[in-house]
Amino acid sequence: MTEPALRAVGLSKHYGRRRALADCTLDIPAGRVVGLVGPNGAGKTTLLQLAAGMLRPTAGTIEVLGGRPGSGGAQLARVGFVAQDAPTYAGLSIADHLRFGASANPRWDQAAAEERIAALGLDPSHRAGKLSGGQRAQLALTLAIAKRPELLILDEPVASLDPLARREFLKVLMGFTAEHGASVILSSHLVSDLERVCDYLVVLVGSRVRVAGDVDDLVAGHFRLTGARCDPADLPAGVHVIEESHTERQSTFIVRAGGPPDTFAFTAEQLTLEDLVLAYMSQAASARPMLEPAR
Ligand SMILES: Nc1ncnc2c1ncn2[C@@H]1O[C@H](COP(=O)(O)OP(=O)(O)OP(=O)(O)O)[C@@H](O)[C@H]1O
Repeated sequence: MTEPALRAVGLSKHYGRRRALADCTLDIPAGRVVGLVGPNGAGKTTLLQLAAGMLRPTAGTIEVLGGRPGSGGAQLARVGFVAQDAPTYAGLSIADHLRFGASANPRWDQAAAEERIAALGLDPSHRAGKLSGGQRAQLALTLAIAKRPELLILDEPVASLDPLARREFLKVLMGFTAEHGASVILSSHLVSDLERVCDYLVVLVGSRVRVAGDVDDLVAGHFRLTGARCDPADLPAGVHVIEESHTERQSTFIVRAGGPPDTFAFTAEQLTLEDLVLAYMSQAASARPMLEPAR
């Protein structure tokens, strides 16, 4: 049986008295492109750094590809991580970075790395400290992909890329997963990008996982119900309200349900992924009780 890409049970992380992640339970299957989304300060970087073995949990457990994050060379070789600020060595050239990557990684793909640097129009003799922020991000992403990891963890990888570079990079990422059967977990605020490349989504708000699951299942299981003004208690059984809004005469509910709610009192529409994410974010803002993560 394939190990999950990431399994967390009751995972929490505190920085001193500040809670960054609370009681997070997740089971992310391998071979997927997973989008991690949530507002600023939600805990995304904390979760990704725990998965990369750069932080230790305060409570609970986390496993990545069946192993403890950061536990030895073999585990580290299986996981590629690009931090939010795309760290590189300012004094070293691009070619030096590639040489270093080759010496440190058993499955290093030098040809793919050189090809990508050329495709980006970067001069290998150029020092990393002289690159723009976006070029530095491209270098860090190239190094992570050339490592040929089984799981690639990317913290806001496209934030500093221009729209064309972003599209090109997401294409490279999809090619990488299709070709090597690798898993990818990436965080982003750009839900439209995630919608294009991700087949699994985790929404993290206020340190907690609000919802997680297959993108297709999530989209198929959420609806916007519109009808005459009423109370959530008037909705059919089996419907969980995520968000509600009311005018004098009309009520609109974003709900989670097993299928289109069986009622003549409302019109039901399916949501886009972006609507769904925004609904969970506003649910958290209004402190509605949390749903169990979808399986
Ligand atoms: N080193 C640290 N020391 C203290 N608090 C921290 C530290 N790193 C993060 N935090 C706090 O933990 C919480 C979660 O931060 P985190 O960086 O994981 O969020 P995020 O979802 O990645 O945010 P963003 O989208 O802004 O990057 C925030 O309240 C943040 O202030």
